[in-house]
Amino acid sequence: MSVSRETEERLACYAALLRKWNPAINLIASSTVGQIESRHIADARQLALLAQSATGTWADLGSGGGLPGIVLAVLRADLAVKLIESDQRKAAFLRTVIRELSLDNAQVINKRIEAADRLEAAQISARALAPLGQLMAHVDRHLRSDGTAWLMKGRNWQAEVSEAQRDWKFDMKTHPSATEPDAAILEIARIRHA
Ligand SMILES: C[S@@+](CC[C@H](N)C(=O)[O-])C[C@H]1O[C@@H](n2cnc3c(N)ncnc32)[C@H](O)[C@@H]1O
Repeated sequence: MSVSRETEERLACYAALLRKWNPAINLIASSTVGQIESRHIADARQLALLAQSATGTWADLGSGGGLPGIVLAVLRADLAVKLIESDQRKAAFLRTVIRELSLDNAQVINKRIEAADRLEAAQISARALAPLGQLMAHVDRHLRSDGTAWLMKGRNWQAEVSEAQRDWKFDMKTHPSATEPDAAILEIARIRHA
């Protein structure tokens, strides 16, 4: 995805804020601070590329330091991005990023996913939040019936899918991760109880 110089500058500003705040509130594993651009931001950029047809509201569940939600909001000014994050200090960080980057299309919801008002989002993302079986209940609460969930999973994703299929039915396409061998992005729709 080719982006403007202004967009690259905003992503660089976001990376700088992650570096500045990480020692105090542990937004990303300290061992990966040297890989903010090559791993964390790149991970979110590949999602934006896959989800090019996204429109309307995008909810990022358990957004933490804003991955992938903040990057999506920077790359896609046309989307309304809702960042659900229960931790107050991380929510304060996200508000700071939104202010510093003038991200008019992003909003923080400082609540637990299971307590937040239903969002009826057209798209949902989640990265490093919970096993797929648990994620399904979160997604089911906030996704529109015709919406798509983009779930970023590690190398154990196949076992998670098998476990989730005991309780849930869903349509799924898988996309190999460009940043981590054996990891995958699961594109999931038509979620219903098994
Ligand atoms: C491991 S972090 C991942 C953060 C980010 N998505 C990333 O990839 O870097 C999980 C985040 O989800 C938040 N979280 C966990 N359970 C939650 C819940 N039920 N409701 C809202 N936030 C939750 C935690 O506070 C934490 O910031």
